[in-house]
Amino acid sequence: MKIAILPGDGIGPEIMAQAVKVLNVLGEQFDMETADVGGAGYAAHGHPLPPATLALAKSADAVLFGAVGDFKYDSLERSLRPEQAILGLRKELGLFANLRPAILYPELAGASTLKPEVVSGLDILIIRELTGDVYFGKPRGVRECPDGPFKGEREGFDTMRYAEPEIRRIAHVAFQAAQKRGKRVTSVDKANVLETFQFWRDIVTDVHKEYPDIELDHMYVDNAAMQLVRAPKKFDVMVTGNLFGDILSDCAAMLTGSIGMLPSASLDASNKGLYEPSHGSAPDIAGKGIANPLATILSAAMMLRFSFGKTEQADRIENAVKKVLAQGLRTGDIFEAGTTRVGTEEMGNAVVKALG
Ligand SMILES: NC(=O)C1=CN([C@@H]2O[C@H](COP(=O)(O)OP(=O)(O)OC[C@H]3O[C@@H](n4cnc5c(N)ncnc54)[C@H](O)[C@@H]3O)[C@@H](O)[C@H]2O)C=CC1
Ligand SMILES: CC(C)CC(=O)C(=O)O
Ligand SMILES: [Mg+2]
Repeated sequence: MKIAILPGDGIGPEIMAQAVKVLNVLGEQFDMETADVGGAGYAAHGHPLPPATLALAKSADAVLFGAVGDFKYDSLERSLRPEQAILGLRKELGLFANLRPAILYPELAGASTLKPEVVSGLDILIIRELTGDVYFGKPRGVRECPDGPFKGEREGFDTMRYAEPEIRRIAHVAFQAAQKRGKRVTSVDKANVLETFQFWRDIVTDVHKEYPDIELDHMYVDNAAMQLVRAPKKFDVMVTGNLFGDILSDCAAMLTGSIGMLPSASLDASNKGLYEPSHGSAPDIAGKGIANPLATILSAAMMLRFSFGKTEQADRIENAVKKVLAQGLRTGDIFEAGTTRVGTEEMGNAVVKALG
């Protein structure tokens, strides 16, 4: 079980240290190797995704990723910016299916931005297509505006596109995930405006014919954002494109109390995966020792479940997280009156202790 450990930037190394600590006490034989990525990769090797880091990620059975992003590199040309590392890894490893479970732990009902009765028992799965859409479409850039009222002025442009096989495979992932859960899929699109997403809707509808046991509905993304904060428990599995999924999953994170609670798995066709918290490098709190490490620790649990089939160990970690929350331990992002505020390291140590 070779794991590439890529801590990255900002709070990345702080939260990763806690997840590694948890993995180290499980009693399993993990072969963990650490490498620079993102701003750390650029600083040490002149590239956000150094060749040695990419080679390690490819040779490993799974990748555990922290976060990348550092504002001091914002003026670099796009290909050298830290964020290119995670986009590059997703593309190079073929990680097209991003699973982001938004689960509310009962102890955090008060930390959710919604009323307890609206979120209690929340358990939804957002499936975000991860290697297509406007994040990867070409052409893109800045050019002279070819027509319209701003003809001749500069314009920025990107290309939104999805190939049929890309939609088919993510639709299959969603329907198969729903078969193991509540048997409902909501496909989120903007078919009323965008050609790409009318096509998306047509293809998802076609794939659905193979899954008569699953209920499918379609929803425009603006309404989906509203329904997520109005009545989130109406959703079971939500499947959508890269851009909409990025935004909706951050939104769903707050239903669970904090973005620091949302883990993720990014999988290829054979369930080889990269596991990372859904949040970024949080430069505003980096170095302060206050970041919530639970999304990363829960991502490690997803890794054990999906990449290594270690269901019992994954359950052990998830139960340990439940236990520390029941003990009242909270990092600042989920703190409320009557609970005990702890730092990143204390939270990691508490999870280790709670493993039993
Ligand atoms: N997969 C990745 O590596 C991602 C990288 N980014 C990058 O991260 C950098 C910062 O981006 P932002 O838009 O600020 O998003 P962010 O997710 O890093 O932070 C948003 C807010 O949430 C808080 N937060 C995030 N994670 C937290 C945690 N574990 N515990 C407590 N609070 C937490 C931050 O303090 C901040 O106030 C940028 O360079 C961005 O491009 C953003 C998202 C994902
Ligand atoms: C660099 C970004 C595309 C990362 C992000 O926001 C995400 O994966 O949620
Ligand atoms: Mg995001």
